[in-house]
Amino acid sequence: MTRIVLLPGDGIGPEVTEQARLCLAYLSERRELNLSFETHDFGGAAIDRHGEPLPEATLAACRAADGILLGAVGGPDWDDAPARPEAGLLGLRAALGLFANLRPARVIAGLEHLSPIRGDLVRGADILIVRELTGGAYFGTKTIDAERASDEFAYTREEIERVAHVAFAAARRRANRLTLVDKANVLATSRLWRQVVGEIALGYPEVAVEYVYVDAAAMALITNPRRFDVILTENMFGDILSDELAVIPGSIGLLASASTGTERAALFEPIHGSAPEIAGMDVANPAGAIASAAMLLDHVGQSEMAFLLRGALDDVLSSGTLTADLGGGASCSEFGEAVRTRIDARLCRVDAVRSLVGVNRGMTA
Ligand SMILES: NC(=O)C1=CN([C@@H]2O[C@H](COP(=O)(O)OP(=O)(O)OC[C@H]3O[C@@H](n4cnc5c(N)ncnc54)[C@H](O)[C@@H]3O)[C@@H](O)[C@H]2O)C=CC1
Ligand SMILES: CC(C)CC(=O)C(=O)O
Ligand SMILES: [Mg+2]
Repeated sequence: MTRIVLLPGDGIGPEVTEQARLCLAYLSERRELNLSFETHDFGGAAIDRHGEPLPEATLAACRAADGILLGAVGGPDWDDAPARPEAGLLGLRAALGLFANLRPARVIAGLEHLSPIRGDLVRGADILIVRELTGGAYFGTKTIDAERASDEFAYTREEIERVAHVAFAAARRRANRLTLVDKANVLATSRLWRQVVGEIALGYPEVAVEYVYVDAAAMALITNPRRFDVILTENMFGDILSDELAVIPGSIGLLASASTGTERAALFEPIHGSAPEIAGMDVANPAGAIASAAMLLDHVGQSEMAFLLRGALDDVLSSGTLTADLGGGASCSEFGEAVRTRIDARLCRVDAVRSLVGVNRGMTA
């Protein structure tokens, strides 16, 4: 039994997570994957029910899970809560030691027009941001009074080393190019990042490394996206750049992520937030959540099913079934249903090929 914990959270989180769950459940049923699902309160929904965004029972379930599928947290309902929903998300990432956050984006051939950027610029773009997820300004000591506020922005060598190895290993599986994005002309932390990454690069001689300041990288990402393969960067820069990354394929609703780290549990979530202004309307794009479910399948050793799910997702997008963020008229649930129809078609094709191969084997035996 593969134990999957669902944390739908707030806003559009429950809607997109449900479509991803239905895809996983459909695959599980058709191919006897033996996936089990349990849902837990998290974020604003957990504040409402338990008075805190990350209840102990939720954390315990996550620790015991093979994979966690999260929607999104936050929204105006909790702006004045003593502990914001977002604190639960950071708390979960820290508690599970999820220091590496992988955010891929790829432009599907023939779908360049979905990007607001010129088609000739985005054609063939395929980028992975590896974002450090448990350090930097989001986790540093904070102070605030009426006159002054501060957020400590610190990194240790060990924090940089472990995520750098993840990024170099990913580059090795991809196009062997890694860009460290930093602000080493003004930040001490960035200078340490450059030093440590330069040392680690010696162990990956096949990977070409370049260093780009974050301001220049923000421009190059949308003016020359093919320049990049793997982007390695610290927490806040990675957060900001990955929303920008979503513009390349066309919408933040498309992007998935996987967070892994020191413990067994790994977390999968679309990169977007809770989009409260469209919550409950069945119009959100569930593609990022479904693609996150595919990353979860990879994590639990179901790579063939992950490949099939990604293929089904690409089929639906290529067929012109699009949600409103991409200029289409499909609802969130219609899009999810279309993905399941394509899963079915792909499974039938696999079965047909297998039985043909079986027949041919029988004939030659
Ligand atoms: N991982 C998480 O749980 C995250 C939570 N948040 C929280 O979410 C709330 C809203 O934050 P925003 O800054 O507005 O970011 P957001 O990502 O929720 O929304 C930004 C824009 O993208 C659109 N959008 C986002 N996801 C979409 C989808 N799947 N389909 C179609 N359109 C989509 C929204 O409608 C909005 O126009 C805040 O409380 C924020 O703290 C923000 C980012 C990540
Ligand atoms: C609470 C935020 C750090 C969440 C976010 O924007 C993200 O992880 O992308
Ligand atoms: Mg973000």
